[in-house]
Amino acid sequence: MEDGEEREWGAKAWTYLSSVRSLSPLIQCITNFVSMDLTANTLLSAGASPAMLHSPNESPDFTPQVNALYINVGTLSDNWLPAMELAAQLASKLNKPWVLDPVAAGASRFRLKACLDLISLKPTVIRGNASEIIALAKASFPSTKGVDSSHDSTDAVEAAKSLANSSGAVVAVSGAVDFVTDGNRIVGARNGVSMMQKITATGCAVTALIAAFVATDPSHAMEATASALAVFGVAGELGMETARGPASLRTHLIDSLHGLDQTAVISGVKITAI
Ligand SMILES: Nc1ncnc2c1ncn2[C@@H]1O[C@H](COP(=O)(O)OP(=O)(O)OP(=O)(O)O)[C@@H](O)[C@H]1O
Ligand SMILES: Cc1ncsc1CCO
Ligand SMILES: [Mg+2]
Repeated sequence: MEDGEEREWGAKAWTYLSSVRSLSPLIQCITNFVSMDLTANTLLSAGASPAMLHSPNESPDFTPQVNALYINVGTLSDNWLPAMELAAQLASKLNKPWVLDPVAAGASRFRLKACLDLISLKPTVIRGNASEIIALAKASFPSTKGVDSSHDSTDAVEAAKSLANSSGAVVAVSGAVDFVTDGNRIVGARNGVSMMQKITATGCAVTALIAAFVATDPSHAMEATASALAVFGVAGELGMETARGPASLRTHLIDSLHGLDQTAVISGVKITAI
């Protein structure tokens, strides 16, 4: 039974990746300085079209043209926050999917409030690590060590459900198992390798990939989100076969994502309902 369910999800994930490759959705990324390169390369290798445009002077012209918006607060500063809010407001008004990565949400009062204010602008998906999702669900400071998680993803499943219910967003928690919930259903993706935590911004990059998958099918954000997480994990597993450490895994992961074929996706994706 589980095998049949996994293969069904594998076929779904392949359909999403194929759509990203054929439609090449345009993704506006307002993201942190650390992640810009990996994020743009991840989107390109998956077949999407990244654009790192963040000025509030440009968003009124540019956001209406994009297929999805990605906002990441990783290196948040005072003047970037209004730019993020403006782009999120535009996306919401134009009914375009937008995805939030609440990096280090519980590390400062400024950051926590910024994330909660952005969440009030109705993201389609929120993807964080376990500590970030717990911080947001409790709206509590201080609750994280920094950008890395000090919790396992299983610790954050209830927090994810509660955040999904209060925000209306699909919520994803990454970790050894990536959990995705709409507040009602929960699925788990068991792909990836632990070495991915040793490459900075893999979380940021997979959130951008979620935006690309959701862009191809905005009305099924939960399915698109789980598929993006699993596909990125499969690329990590294949990349690890030839990597010698985090630096070469970063390269091999991008190569694997670019080269994924139908067999690798259908047989590699490990998504099941929880
Ligand atoms: N123990 C693990 N085993 C397998 N895959 C993992 C493990 N931990 C994380 N991953 C994968 O690594 C990627 C990044 O997840 P992680 O939870 O480290 O994000 P993050 O903390 O937000 O990262 P960053 O802030 O550096 O971008 C995801 O694709 C996730 O599935
Ligand atoms: C290390 C780091 N610091 C702020 S953002 C970022 C990238 C991983 O989230
Ligand atoms: Mg992160």
